[in-house]
Amino acid sequence: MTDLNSNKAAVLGGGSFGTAVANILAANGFQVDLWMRNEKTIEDIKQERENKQYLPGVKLHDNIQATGDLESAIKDSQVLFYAVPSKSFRELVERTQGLVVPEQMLISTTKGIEPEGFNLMSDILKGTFPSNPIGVISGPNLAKEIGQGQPAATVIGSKDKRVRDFIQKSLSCNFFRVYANADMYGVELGGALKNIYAVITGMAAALGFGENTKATLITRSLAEMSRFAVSQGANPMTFLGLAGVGDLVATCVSPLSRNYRVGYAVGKGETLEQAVEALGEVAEGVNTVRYIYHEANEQGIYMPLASALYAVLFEGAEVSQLANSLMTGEYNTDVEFSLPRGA
Ligand SMILES: NC(=O)C1=CN([C@@H]2O[C@H](COP(=O)(O)OP(=O)(O)OC[C@H]3O[C@@H](n4cnc5c(N)ncnc54)[C@H](O)[C@@H]3O)[C@@H](O)[C@H]2O)C=CC1
Ligand SMILES: O=C(CO)COP(=O)(O)O
Repeated sequence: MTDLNSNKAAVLGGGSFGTAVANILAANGFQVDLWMRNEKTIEDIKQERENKQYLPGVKLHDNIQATGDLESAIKDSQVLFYAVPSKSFRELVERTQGLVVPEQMLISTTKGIEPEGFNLMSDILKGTFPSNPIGVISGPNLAKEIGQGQPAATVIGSKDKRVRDFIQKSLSCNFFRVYANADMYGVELGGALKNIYAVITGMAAALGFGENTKATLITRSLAEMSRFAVSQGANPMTFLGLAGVGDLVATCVSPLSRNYRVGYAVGKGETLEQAVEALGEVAEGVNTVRYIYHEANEQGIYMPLASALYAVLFEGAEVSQLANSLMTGEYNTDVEFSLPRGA
């Protein structure tokens, strides 16, 4: 028998963000099963009460149990957070099939896209669990800062008010605030797309550009990502919020961002392979730009920055060409939702 009144929650994925989310839930009174596949990390967490590999220096709350038992982690949990990189997301969702019951809330924390079929993570959840309440969280949420208890906020994107209310209650605390949005797709696309532009701003920093350049890049990035998202059915207003501007700014200015770091390293002359290898964690933007580039070309969506990044990462173009793409594109309007392009 399943008992969903038990104040139990599961976080599936023991990386930096999953661990940070688990710590908040635990401090808010949930018994949290933090599921991960690596037995050694599980043992280390049990003994040291710290995820030394992914979130070093952050003491884990006593209410967290690290486990490799997926079935027991899911059983009786009111809510499941799927917190693995996008390339592993479907595999994990499929492993949870047969263990999840229809009342359990399923939340993605993942900021990426699945190439085949161009699915977002919520599409994968919906396709696999059509009866479950589903949501995504996204926002300026650098895991290390959250682990340290620095004030920050996120967005719960869900069409289901029960999910929005539940997550606002469960994840809010004195340093973390949760805002609600019903435009789940927009919230999710904001999180996935901004990674592309964090790679670009990392490159711009490596090239030594100043604040005017960075501000121009970030603002035109917002124009480009919202143009793409709106073409997919998202609400442009979502991009004014934390999952749009908020996350874009945090990721594009912070050396804590893995995407920014990859861009910086390539800007300093490393190959993409060297930069990714040295990182040792996921930088979703590297794959996201690949998928977006092809999708935008197919659909005829104008994305000069993403196209320039694609050329640098995969076609051998010089990093300096990024500046060209910013300066030599077609004449455009500033805010196209106020004055349409070409008007
Ligand atoms: N780290 C951050 O600051 C934030 C990350 N995110 C997003 O959360 C997602 C996860 O990122 P992080 O936790 O940062 O990643 P990470 O690189 O820190 O860790 C990834 C974790 O997933 C596990 N994993 C990978 N494939 C797996 C599989 N097939 N089965 C089980 N576990 C698997 C790894 O063992 C590792 O524990 C990404 O999409 C990222 O964009 C979202 C907000 C903030
Ligand atoms: O999404 C993030 C912050 O909101 C984390 O960014 P990175 O994946 O680039 O580290």
